[in-house]
This record gives sequence, C-alpha cells and structure tokens, in this order.
Amino acid sequence: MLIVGFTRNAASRYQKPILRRDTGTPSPLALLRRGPLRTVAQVSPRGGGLSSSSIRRRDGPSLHPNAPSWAPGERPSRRRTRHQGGRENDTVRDTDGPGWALLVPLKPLRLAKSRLTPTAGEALRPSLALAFAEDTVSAALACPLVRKVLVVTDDPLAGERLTALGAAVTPDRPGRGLNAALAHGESTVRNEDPGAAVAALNADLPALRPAELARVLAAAGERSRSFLADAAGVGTTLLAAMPGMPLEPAFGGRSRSRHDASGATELLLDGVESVRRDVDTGDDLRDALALGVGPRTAARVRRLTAPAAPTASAGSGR
Ligand SMILES: Nc1nc2c(ncn2[C@@H]2O[C@H](COP(=O)(O)OP(=O)(O)OP(=O)(O)O)[C@@H](O)[C@H]2O)c(=O)[nH]1
Ligand SMILES: C=C(OP(=O)(O)O)C(=O)O
Repeated sequence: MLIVGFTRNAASRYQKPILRRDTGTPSPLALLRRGPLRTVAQVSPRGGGLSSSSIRRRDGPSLHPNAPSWAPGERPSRRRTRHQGGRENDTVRDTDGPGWALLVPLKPLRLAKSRLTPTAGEALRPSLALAFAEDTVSAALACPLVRKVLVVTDDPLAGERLTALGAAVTPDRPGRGLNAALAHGESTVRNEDPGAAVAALNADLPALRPAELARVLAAAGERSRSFLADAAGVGTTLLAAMPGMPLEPAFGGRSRSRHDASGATELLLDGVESVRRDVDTGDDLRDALALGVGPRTAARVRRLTAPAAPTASAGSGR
C-alpha cells in the first residue's frame, strides 16, 4: 500500500499542467522508418548523420562527432578534447571566457519524456530518455569550455550511468519541479565553485555537438545572463549566468518569452541547431536523427526500428 501511495505521489510531483501534443504521424514506428530520415542522415553534409550502416551494426562506430573515443569514466584532458571535434573545435580555446558549470535536470526515467510514449511505447520510453541524457552529458563533457556537469536527478540508474561518464550528480532535493531543481543545482555549484559561470541545459538534446555548445557558451560569456531558444522558438534549451549573477530559471512551456521578459539576453546565433534541438515528440526525434544523434540514442532507435525477429515457423512453408 505504501508503495502504491509513494508511486502516485512521485508521479504527481513531476506532472505537467499542460502537455504539448505530439503532432507526429499516426504510426510512430512508420515515421521513424520512413525514407527521408535514412536519406538525410546518410548524406549529412556535416558528416555527423546516423548512417544506415551504423543503424545495422550493433557495435559499429557512430559517425556522430561526440562519439567518445575514450573509455567510459575516463575524462579526456581539455587539450585532447579540444582537438577531438576536428575543424569545428579549432576556433574555440580554453581562454574564451570563464569555465562553465552546466546544470542538467533529469526527471526519474519512468516519468520522463511522456510525450514520446506514442513513438517509443511505454517499454522503450525510459531507456530512450536515458540515452538522450547520456548523449547530452557526454557531448557537454567533451566541450572545452565546460569544467563541470552537475545532473540534478532522483533516478538511481541515470545517476549511475551519468556519473560513469564523468558528471557529478545531486538528488532533486526540493522535489518541487524543474525550476526548483535547477535552483538547488545552482546553489550546490556556487557553494563549491563561486568563480564558475553557470548554465542550465536540458537533458533531451541527443544531437548535441560539443563545438556548437562551445559557440553558445562563448557568446553567453559576453553577457551577464542569457538564453538560447529551442528549435520550435517557444521554449529554452540553455539559460546562462556569469559568476555572481543569479540564474533565475523560468523553464517550462513557453519559457522563451519568460526568459526574455526576465531581462536575460537572447543569444541570436546561427549554426547551433544541435543545442536548440530538444526532443519531446516523435517529430522532434526525426529532426534530431536528421542532424545526427549520439551513439546511445542511435542504439536505442535501432531497437525501435528493427523489424520483428522472424518466428521459427516463418519461411518454413516450402
Ligand atoms: N530534476 C528534475 N528535472 C526535471 C523536472 N521536470 C523536468 N525535468 C527535466 O527538465 C527537462 C525538460 O523537461 P520537460 O520537457 O518538462 O519534461 P520531459 O520529461 O523531458 O518530457 P515530458 O514528460 O514529455 O514533458 C528535461 O531534461 C527533464 O528531464 C523535475 O521536476 N526535476
Ligand atoms: C522545459 C521546456 O521545454 P519542453 O517542456 O518543451 O522540454 C522549456 O522550454 O522551458
């Protein structure tokens, strides 16, 4: 009885008043299998797409530039990281502004990404949410301007996996929603490291590229408080504050206008699609796949789109 009551409370704690509708096609798996997705990814001019070969080969290399070339848990040095992204990272140096501490909030996986249920189904949705968070955090840690990633989550599995990647994890102690979780993360970071600039970054950016994040953070380093609008132009994927400036997060729904009204400067940058591309719906996921997603998301999507295994009787009708 106690367990049932706890589960209900936990669910209502993370419930959203309004859920954006998934505008995807009626058949989500068909949507992910459609031709354009594969074609766009295969011929991605940036070389970062999810190729059909990387879909097929279970352990094959991902073409995404944030695919780690180091063992899980082994944090690369900043210098090594800077050269990993090749040409994209060449213009970003450690001296471009302060070191950033990134706050990444993450709901318990069993509740996260509810708008992806029509696409992923109840069974795969939590692992897809985890894959998004792993690819987001992995790319953030590979960004040369980032000196720390603090994940705010109550989820034990996510905490374990993200710690193994090199992130710090703190529980969602307030338990009063996304903005309270971020305020908690901000005070934790500022107590430990008062000289850090702080930025909140959503955990649902599976196409995130370290070099694009570096461009956004370099621009944020020139303003006292700033934000980046999401791909839909309605929400926010990153909110940044320089040392000594309060973050004042106002995420949720139409947060772009709220952050604007709060006095934060909007970062009007081109070419940072991977930082804007949050994934809430099946349509968003298809757009992220076209940009090129990280290796964990690629692997989960492969499971989503894999044809059902033939049964023993199939093909035996000769
Ligand atoms: N720690 C923590 N993170 C949260 C909370 N609510 C949302 N988040 C995270 O904040 C980011 C944006 O969240 P939402 O889009 O509201 O939620 P979501 O789980 O991603 O998706 P939906 O369930 O479809 O709304 C994601 O990284 C979430 O995991 C919360 O109450 N606590
Ligand atoms: C939390 C936000 O977005 P979403 O709910 O679309 O992930 C936001 O943009 O503030």
